Amino acid sequence: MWMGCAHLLGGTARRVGQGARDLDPAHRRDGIAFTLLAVAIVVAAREWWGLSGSAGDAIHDVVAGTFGQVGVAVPVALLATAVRLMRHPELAQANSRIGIGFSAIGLAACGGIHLEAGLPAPADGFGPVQAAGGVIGYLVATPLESLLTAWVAVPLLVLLAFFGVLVVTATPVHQIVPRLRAGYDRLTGNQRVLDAPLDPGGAPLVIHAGHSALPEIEAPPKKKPRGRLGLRKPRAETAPDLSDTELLDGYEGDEAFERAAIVAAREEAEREAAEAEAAAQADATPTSAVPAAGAPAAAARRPLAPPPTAPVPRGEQPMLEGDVLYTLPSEEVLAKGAPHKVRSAANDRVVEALTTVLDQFEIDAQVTGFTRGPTVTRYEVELGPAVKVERVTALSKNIAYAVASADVRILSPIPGKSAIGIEIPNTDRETVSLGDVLRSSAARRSEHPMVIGVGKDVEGGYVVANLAKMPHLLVAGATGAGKSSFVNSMIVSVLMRSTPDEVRMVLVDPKRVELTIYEGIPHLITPIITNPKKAAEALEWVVREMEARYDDLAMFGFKHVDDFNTAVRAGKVKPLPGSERKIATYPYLLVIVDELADLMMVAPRDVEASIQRITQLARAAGIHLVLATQRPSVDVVTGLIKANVPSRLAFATSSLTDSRVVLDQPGAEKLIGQGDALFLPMGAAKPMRTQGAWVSESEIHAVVEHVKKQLKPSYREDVAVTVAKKQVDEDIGDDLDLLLQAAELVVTTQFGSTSMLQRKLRVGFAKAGRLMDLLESREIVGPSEGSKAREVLVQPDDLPGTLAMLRGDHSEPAASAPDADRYASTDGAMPGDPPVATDYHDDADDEVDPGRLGFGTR
Ligand SMILES: Nc1ncnc2c1ncn2[C@@H]1O[C@H](COP(=O)(O)OP(=O)(O)OP(=O)(O)O)[C@@H](O)[C@H]1O
Repeated sequence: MWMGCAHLLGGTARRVGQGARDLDPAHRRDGIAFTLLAVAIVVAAREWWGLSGSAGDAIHDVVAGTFGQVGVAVPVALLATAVRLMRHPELAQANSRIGIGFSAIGLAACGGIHLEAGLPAPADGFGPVQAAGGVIGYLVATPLESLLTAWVAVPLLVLLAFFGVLVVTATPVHQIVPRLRAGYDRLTGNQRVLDAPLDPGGAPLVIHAGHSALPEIEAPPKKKPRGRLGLRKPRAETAPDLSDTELLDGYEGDEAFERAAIVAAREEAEREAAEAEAAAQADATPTSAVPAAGAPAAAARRPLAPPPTAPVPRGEQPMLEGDVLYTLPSEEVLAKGAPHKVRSAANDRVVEALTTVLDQFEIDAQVTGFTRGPTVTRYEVELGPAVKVERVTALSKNIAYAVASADVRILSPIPGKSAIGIEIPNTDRETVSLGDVLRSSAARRSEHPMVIGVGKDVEGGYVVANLAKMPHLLVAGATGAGKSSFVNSMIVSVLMRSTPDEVRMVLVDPKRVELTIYEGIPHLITPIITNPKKAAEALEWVVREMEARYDDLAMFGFKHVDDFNTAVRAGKVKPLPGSERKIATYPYLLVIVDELADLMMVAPRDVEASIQRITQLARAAGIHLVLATQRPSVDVVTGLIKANVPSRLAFATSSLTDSRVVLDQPGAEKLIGQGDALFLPMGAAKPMRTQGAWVSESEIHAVVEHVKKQLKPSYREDVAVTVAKKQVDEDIGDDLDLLLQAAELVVTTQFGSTSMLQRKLRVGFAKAGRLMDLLESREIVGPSEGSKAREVLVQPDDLPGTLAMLRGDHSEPAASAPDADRYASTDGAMPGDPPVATDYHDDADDEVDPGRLGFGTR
């Protein structure tokens, strides 16, 4: 009977335990908080009010026996911990920091009281110990006193308590005075210390916020005119900071070392900033810029551009005026993932299965090791002498059978190794948390605001990418493969690392569901665009913005916005004589199209033309495109788009053909979905298998809330404005698309032949003749010269203007081609510029242009 009862009890307990494990983590945390609350009530009842039920003595023995007189404070500590857990469950690291701080204070208090009470020992009876510092007090104070005497023990305990206070308040020693001063200022209302939270992970940034019709991003001037709202810039040292203790908190080993390096680098930067400020004050040049307080060794803090002096004549430099302290979201907002496993029982089983297959087929090869990624593990097989690689690769179906998985991918060889790689999905796959990727050393190594967390590779290493270096990215994959999750990770990465004065975004979301969560973030330059027609227009706006930036850069003699921004921050860019213009830095512009197919359906030619124009030139202007699509077919991802978007990220595709469209090679059709991807950044020879980072909806909410509550977006009104109505001439009618292709063909090849049009455009003789007549009537080609090709009257440089004219686009034609050429061909900073695509290439070129220089092609 006893055994039966025990089984029943054990079974029930296990089921409850299992149920608790399945509980939502939020409920589990609340459960802990309520338990603490209950214990607080029980302890307070006995220790404060002497209400002793039958358990009263036992409770007193435990509490007072452990903490002595300090036991009176135990209910308060329990209550505070419970409240904190309920209010800030996500700040696990800060919570443990506070716990450590209070422990130090508690140890010091118990020790001090015990010392003061004459060090009663438990051997002399438990009563005096309970009335002093309890067992803890005894354990702390007695050895200290006997080894060092009370004269030394007391200062040591005071020091320990003081350290505890600093840890609890996340105050590094060098911040004590500034923090006290800030507190005093706040109490006396001396200064507007802005409502940015003293978030442990958040780092401060000073931004001038305000509402100018032509917004522009600004840096804190060191000799600044008063802000428009008459608010003062908070003094550098009063700004709450990502404290160094926070930075080092909870990290060990390499990570702690790296973080310590960040702290050291930050101190260095702060010193430099102070010196620069002193020097600048000496020469009192109002326009030269000084980085904001403690400018940024740490990724979180950013220098801003120089002071406003006059209204802005151009619209493309968003400015946030007035004094606002902008903090980046705390790193702790993004949860920690489960620790990475390097080996599991599932891996061992696969090794066994692979060895058995090799043995059964009598192949002299060994499984020599494996590297486990979050989704797949790559098993390495080394061949014996004179064994053909094909013998193993031919076994892919048997291997798939043996490991019971259809998604086996074989790499021969693994790049850089004399071994065959067999990638097999893990039956116990892990989720990669975006927080972990962004906290990794790979992400911290760069402060670039466009660095995003991509995920983890097959070896478990973190993968990050700089969108500015892509410079444009195509993301494709079948529905449910993880594309939208990637887009979320990308946007959240940008929000975590950059301020609205560093990166602005245009979000195009024709599906209307994926990106609505970001509506209203200050990084947006226009409300989220959901109408495909409007989206096509927005792309045209991006083209105009790019051209305006180009003109501006050219006017000031810079080839890249980065150079321009650096010069602006250094105060080296002065308005031209007579100009009232305020010079400010240009933010990067990130244009994300969540479903390219929807845009290509409404205005294929226009969208393609805009994308082509943007992708060819936008890199130097700091404009970067991310195009995502569920349908990577050739009518959506056209040759022209592909040729100009050099970086690719393929999630699982439904067919090999789709994989070829995205990556120019097979592989994506073998991916297993849910964020499993092949990443082919520009210049890489082979795609890298990556498990995409995951960010949960509640994390996105937290980040979005954090950025939204600090600043309102200041939208550029001209983005939404419909561009001048186009009027296609009547005689062109429905043939506009063909005519544009014909014009492009004839002008790029400089060969005015009707039969070529017939051939290349696959149209009949009559249609080709009509197109040629239309070209003649627009003075693109000369009159017919019998059997000879017609003379072409437009030079390739003038093609964009000519196409715009045919389209009836009466807005300014594209930046003059010579300008464009100058940037495309002479900018040393753009060595990897993608080839300018021409789908049409005629043999006639060979005669005109015999010299060729071929770079790597795919
Ligand atoms: N990186 C990831 N880690 C873990 N799970 C993921 C990841 N990416 C996607 N998933 C899982 O796959 C599901 C579908 O992902 P997602 O919505 O991103 O697909 P999608 O390709 O955007 O699909 P659609 O095109 O229909 O929007 C998610 O709900 C999630 O459960």
